[in-house]
Amino acid sequence: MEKVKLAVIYYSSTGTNYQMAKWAEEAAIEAGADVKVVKVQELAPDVAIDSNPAWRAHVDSTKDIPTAALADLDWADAYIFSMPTRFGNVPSQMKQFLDTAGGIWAQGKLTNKVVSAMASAGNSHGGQEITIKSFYTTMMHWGAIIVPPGYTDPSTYAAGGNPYGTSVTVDQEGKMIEDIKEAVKHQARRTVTVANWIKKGKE
Ligand SMILES: Cc1cc2nc3c(=O)[nH]c(=O)nc-3n(C[C@H](O)[C@H](O)[C@H](O)COP(=O)(O)O)c2cc1C
Repeated sequence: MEKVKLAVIYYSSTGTNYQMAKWAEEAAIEAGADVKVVKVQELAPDVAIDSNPAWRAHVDSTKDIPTAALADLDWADAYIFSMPTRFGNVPSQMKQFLDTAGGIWAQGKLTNKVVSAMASAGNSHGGQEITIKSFYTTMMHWGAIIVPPGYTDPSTYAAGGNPYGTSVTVDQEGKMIEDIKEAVKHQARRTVTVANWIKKGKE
């Protein structure tokens, strides 16, 4: 059977979700997937980016990461999305990308994709869970097969116990507070495993 194709699609201003995307990539490759990591288009004006040196530094250091395109959604069997919360919700950059997908959605090209999502926030109860759940609403409209981590592995507990998707709290210095690396990797492996089952079942 052909390898599962996984697109890891993220938005990050200051690097947290980029790191989560890279851990997911590492685990998915180990699990045998063909993986692409892509970032959604930055929409904020330079004046906003320049107001935060960490944001500017991250934008500059990731300029060579390809920008997510609709072709990536079509190409992949499975997606892992990673995003920071914005006022308790999906960031506009990610939402804008989703909202460009109406055409391929109407053609049925987004049906039965295997999807899992991750998030970060600045406060321990700042909106991680609701951001992931809001994100999953769009995935239900796409007819996706949502694969949450649940409590399928002990790493979820060390990561703060979010069963909807791995999430993390970031302190004032931008450092991750919970130990989430293993939870991200478990979530990625689980996504690839379920995508393999679906792919085999379709053959
Ligand atoms: C406009 C804006 C809104 C934010 N809203 C929230 C929020 O509602 N709750 C929260 O805990 N953190 C909030 N944050 C903090 C971000 O979620 C945090 O900086 C982010 O998760 C770090 O991820 P990144 O390094 O990938 O950008 C907000 C940050 C910005 C810039």
